[in-house]
Amino acid sequence: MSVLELRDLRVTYAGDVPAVRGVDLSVAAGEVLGIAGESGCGKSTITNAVLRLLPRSAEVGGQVLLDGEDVYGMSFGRLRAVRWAQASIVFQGALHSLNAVQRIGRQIAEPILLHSKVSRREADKRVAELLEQVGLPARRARDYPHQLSGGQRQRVMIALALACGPRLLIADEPTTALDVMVQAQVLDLLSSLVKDLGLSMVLISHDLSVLGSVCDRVAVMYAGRVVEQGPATAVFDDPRHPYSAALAGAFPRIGDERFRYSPRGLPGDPPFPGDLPGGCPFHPRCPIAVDLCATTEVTLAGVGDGRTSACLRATERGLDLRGAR
Ligand SMILES: Nc1ncnc2c1ncn2[C@@H]1O[C@H](COP(=O)(O)OP(=O)(O)OP(=O)(O)O)[C@@H](O)[C@H]1O
Repeated sequence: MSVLELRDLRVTYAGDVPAVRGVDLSVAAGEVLGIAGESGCGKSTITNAVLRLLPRSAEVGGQVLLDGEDVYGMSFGRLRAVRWAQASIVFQGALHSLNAVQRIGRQIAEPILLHSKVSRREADKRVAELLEQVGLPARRARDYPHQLSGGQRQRVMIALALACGPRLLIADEPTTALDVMVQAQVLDLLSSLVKDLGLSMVLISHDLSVLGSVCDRVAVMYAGRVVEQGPATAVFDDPRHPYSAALAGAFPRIGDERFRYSPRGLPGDPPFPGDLPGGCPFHPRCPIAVDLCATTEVTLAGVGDGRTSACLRATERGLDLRGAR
């Protein structure tokens, strides 16, 4: 059974902003799934939908199953138990997520005291273990968030997410706003924790190369839908959708000859979900679009090797999508 399964997940804000438009995804035990896409494609909406953290203006359709249990069919009591203890989120921007006037040890102890019948002393012991697990000395428990660097604060966020021993971590852009060296350290930490603790993880990033190095599988999203899914390295090295190709090309890798001289961004902006173009929503920005793309709505279809793509041209023989980069 999957640790997390999204079945035809749909989220519409304010009645007419379809931010997520029918997403099917699953995460197996011990698996790391990456979700990639530009700002506005619906990544954070999915994160929040999993633990029912969306604002009231959001209408949710389809199903979210955690260990087979329907999150939207749960009582609030059950939901409270599931959050933290079964699945938890590492949010982006630790500075805003942590309480500035509370010592970090106290902040990490809070969910532990709330979710398990332990004494304050036992909770403090667990806090010390957690801090060490994320590479911080236990004495930092006495610090306030402003006494830590950005990378250290993000480590605290990870410790917080691990506090109640979840099986699934959802890390939403966990390295945004960190410098490149620290980003790599935080990603290494997440990868080793996932391995050592036998967790599953959903890692969300706009940077496909980050996902390629950490994830088992990747789903690339555009305008609220998955447009390509498959093994992470395959999607990055040999994309089967021109959007994945463009996204891979937008983040040059050091030492990669193809990008050394002219790393190209993607021209134009993603469409607003309330005003999507007809046919394939990527066609106005697509370097290989043909007339049919403006009128044909394409759904995900198998393109071999356990991969799916929502591109009319994905299976054309001899079409090298790396040229789309
Ligand atoms: N509360 C809301 N009310 C109305 N529209 C919203 C709301 N939250 C998000 N949206 C819209 O839904 C779309 C998807 O947003 P979402 O934050 O999920 O994207 P994202 O891929 O996570 O982007 P980012 O990386 O910038 O957070 C965007 O067009 C956004 O403007």
